[in-house]
Amino acid sequence: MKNIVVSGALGKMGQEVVKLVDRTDNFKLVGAVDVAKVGEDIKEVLNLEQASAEITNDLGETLEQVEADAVVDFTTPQVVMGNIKTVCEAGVDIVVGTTGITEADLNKVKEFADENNKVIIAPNFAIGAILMMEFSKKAAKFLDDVEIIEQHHDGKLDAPSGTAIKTAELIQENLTPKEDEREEIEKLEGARGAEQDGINIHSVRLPGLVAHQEVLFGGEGQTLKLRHDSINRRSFMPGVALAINKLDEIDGVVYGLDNLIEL
Ligand SMILES: NC(=O)c1ccc[n+]([C@@H]2O[C@H](COP(=O)([O-])OP(=O)(O)OC[C@H]3O[C@@H](n4cnc5c(N)ncnc54)[C@H](O)[C@@H]3O)[C@@H](O)[C@H]2O)c1
Ligand SMILES: O=C(O)C1=N[C@H](C(=O)O)CCC1
Repeated sequence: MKNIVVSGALGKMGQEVVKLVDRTDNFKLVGAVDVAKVGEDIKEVLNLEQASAEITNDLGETLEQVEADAVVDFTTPQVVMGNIKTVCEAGVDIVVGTTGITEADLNKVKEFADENNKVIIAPNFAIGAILMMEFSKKAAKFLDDVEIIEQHHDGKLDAPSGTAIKTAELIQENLTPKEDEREEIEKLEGARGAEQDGINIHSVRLPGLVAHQEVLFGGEGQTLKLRHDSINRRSFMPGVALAINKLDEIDGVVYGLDNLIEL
């Protein structure tokens, strides 16, 4: 049995994780942390089958009061680093889905996580998205021109998405760098998007969207489009469950679900 605390329990993702824990036999909810509805029972708030826990607003204090094996964090880019530190100091494992974690942040986590801490950080838990990233990495061996277009709901705080950044990092491993001698004129700043590892990323935010990404390769007389769509947030739950179950098998900090499955 894994005793789990959900951090950001009332958010769009947090609610799905609480429901996942509620319906999974070897998971037990022992804490629900958020900044709203403090003192209320998450069972009543989310109309759960079995799981019950008082909503609290201090992750550190909660970990002192309950016997937790793992924390699952889906909060905000502003608070996630503090949460990872708190959880590591409490000697509890953590699965992090919150995005906005930079390479510098990742290095900081590796510094403060000691040999007993187990940390899984994944910018995307949808298995289809992991495959889209892996296929993109493969395609980059053969096609050197590529741009990323990511589309998310209008509530998303960070841009570009964590998935787009991770995709660019993976593609870059196989890409043959090209000299671009053109002097491009950007008449409107940002028209060509942001750049990560020399790859342009375009971010779209609209109501009606959930999480979508296209990786567009171009070659002489041809294009290749690799697209993934999450049309609801349940799409992420098998990946979250997999990560929680894999905590026992890893050492230290793992970045990306691709490192937990055989591709
Ligand atoms: N890795 C993935 O597969 C994946 C999938 C979807 C979303 N995300 C990321 O997860 C994060 C959350 O997304 P969301 O759509 O659920 O956002 P959301 O805004 O719906 O939820 C965030 C929740 O965190 C709570 N919160 C804020 N500060 C807090 C604190 N100090 N302690 C505890 N809770 C706090 C908020 O009250 C809110 O309920 C974002 O960074 C998003 O990019 C990742
Ligand atoms: O809803 C979000 O926010 C999502 N963020 C992830 C990202 O930044 O890559 C991907 C899944 C949805």
